[in-house]
Amino acid sequence: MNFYEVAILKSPLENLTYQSENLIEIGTLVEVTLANRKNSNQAIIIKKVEKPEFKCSDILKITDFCCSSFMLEVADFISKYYVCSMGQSLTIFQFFNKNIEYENKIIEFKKEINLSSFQQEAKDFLDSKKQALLFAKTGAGKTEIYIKTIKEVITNGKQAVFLMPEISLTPQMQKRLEEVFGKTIAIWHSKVSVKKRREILENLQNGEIKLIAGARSALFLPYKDLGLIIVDEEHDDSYKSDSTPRYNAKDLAIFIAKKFDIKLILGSATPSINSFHKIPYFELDRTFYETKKSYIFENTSQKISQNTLLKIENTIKSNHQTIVFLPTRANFKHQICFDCGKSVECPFCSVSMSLHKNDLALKCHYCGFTQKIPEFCPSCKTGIIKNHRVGTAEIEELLKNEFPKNIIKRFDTDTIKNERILKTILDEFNDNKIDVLVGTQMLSKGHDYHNVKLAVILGIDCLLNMNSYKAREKALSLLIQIAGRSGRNGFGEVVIETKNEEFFKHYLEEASYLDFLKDELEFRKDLYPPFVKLARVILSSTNGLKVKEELGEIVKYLKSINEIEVVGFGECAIFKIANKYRYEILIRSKNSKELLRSLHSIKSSHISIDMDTIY
Ligand SMILES: Nc1ncnc2c1ncn2[C@@H]1O[C@H](COP(=O)(O)OP(=O)(O)OP(=O)(O)O)[C@@H](O)[C@H]1O
Ligand SMILES: [Zn+2]
Repeated sequence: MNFYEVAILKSPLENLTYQSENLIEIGTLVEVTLANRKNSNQAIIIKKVEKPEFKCSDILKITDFCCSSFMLEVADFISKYYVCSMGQSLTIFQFFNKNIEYENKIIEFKKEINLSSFQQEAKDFLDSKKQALLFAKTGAGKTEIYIKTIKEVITNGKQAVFLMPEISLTPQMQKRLEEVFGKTIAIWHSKVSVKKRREILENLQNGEIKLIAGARSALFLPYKDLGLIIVDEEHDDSYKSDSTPRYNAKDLAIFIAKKFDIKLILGSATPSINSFHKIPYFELDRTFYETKKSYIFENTSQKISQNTLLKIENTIKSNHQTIVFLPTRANFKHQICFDCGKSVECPFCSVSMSLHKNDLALKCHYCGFTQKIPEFCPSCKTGIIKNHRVGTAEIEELLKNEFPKNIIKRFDTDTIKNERILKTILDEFNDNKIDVLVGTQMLSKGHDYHNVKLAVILGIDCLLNMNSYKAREKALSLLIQIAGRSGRNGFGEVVIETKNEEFFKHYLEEASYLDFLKDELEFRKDLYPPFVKLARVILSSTNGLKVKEELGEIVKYLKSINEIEVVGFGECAIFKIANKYRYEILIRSKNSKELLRSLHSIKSSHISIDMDTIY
């Protein structure tokens, strides 16, 4: 008899030991049943072990699927760093089918890429480094540089993966990639049908597909010989998973690239502070086409100012297109002063506080400090602090009333329900059949439409005033990304409705994003990432009293550990979800080993860990 330690997929359980008459290869996908359960579970063979003291159950079935040693190593890292079971981390992978043979086919490319001398200079830098950051202005032509690099990697017989943060980007990118790579490229994300996925997995394994472009899950496919990972718009928070394991695909890409000696390119016009801090960068500060951009600041208390409406009207008259941006429907409300646009800051953490559930108190979710909503704004002493939120639907309606003869459409997660709708609306926009597109974050990144001459940015103050140490980074980078959609070829205008003109104007016109990154690094020293590690422990249970008690115990335990600091704890911003009461503890440490050790030592079935939390 042989004995194996197996990881149960989708389960938080530690690895368990099972037996089998057969010799089974490490990494093989098998089926087992858990004690007292009827249905079988999928599991992965982790290692062969000695006969244990206790009695083992049989492995029921040995399948033709398996994971590679590469996958096992990455999964092991995920379970240690993001604090979850091996079964949970293996669940994010698509496994190899042992019956499919890989054949290295010669690929013919359909199109030549000619880089400008500036782009070539950037590429030379990327070529000289195994891992590098392409810090390239919007419209600089990152995509062409990526494509040229991918071609070389594929020519050398290897595969490449190209990660994008937003599936709304995929149709246009798919077109651009297919022009060069034909049928050897496939798109991978959650909205791709099951049937299509099966086909892609098969063709990836038999060598027909050389390039996968898609969302973060594309990192976990059965690559035979990965030679290049590209993470486009690397600053984007959607690379962080919001369910267990709460990995960040960008950080994992860095880990994988270093560990397995794979080429990595991170790209962004607004790189994250973290990547900027740790990866060598090249700044490409020139757009491919001649462009000129002007910024107009509007300080208004209306939903949209008269001047802005006039700008839109003029843009329509000149046969050009407008995009109007609003931040995603926030999941907590923002409190700002209606006169000066400032929010109420926590006296201890220099971040804005958010509204607490009973609507009367403001709370800092870093340290838990709570206060009544002040009657007058603490900054200007006269303004009133109010809830501020307008949605895309409201603005769409307002614009339809204002411009009844023109075509106004909405572009957010409510309207873009599937890939077909996504494609239709982007095609219409590309064919000039839409005059104004009103959207959320989905609209901000990567889209390349040359007829857009006006970008209108509303509600950016909500982001700037978010209860997060990343608020400034998020607001400024988003603004630059949206501004980057206007005037990609020729002249473009950007209207920013804000009460914080000084901040935005400084970094847009007088200084640069590079200056911002340097300033921000200074601000974060000793307090926030990348100088400390920040983790969130989330407790949730239907038994509210019990989980609150547990919270107290865990906080006490964590506070007793020397090298870590409990920054704050309390109810989550959204306290109750699906009948579960939720609490969180925020901890930080300069010593990541110690932080991880303490996180692993908390034993509770109610917790999930959010390492490197983005909140
Ligand atoms: N070498 C090139 N040859 C032909 N066209 C190019 C070249 N480089 C860039 N372009 C064109 O310039 C425009 C901008 O390029 P691209 O979309 O790659 O910019 P980007 O750097 O990805 O911008 P963003 O950060 O805004 O997404 C596109 O229309 C692209 O086709
Ligand atoms: Zn605080």
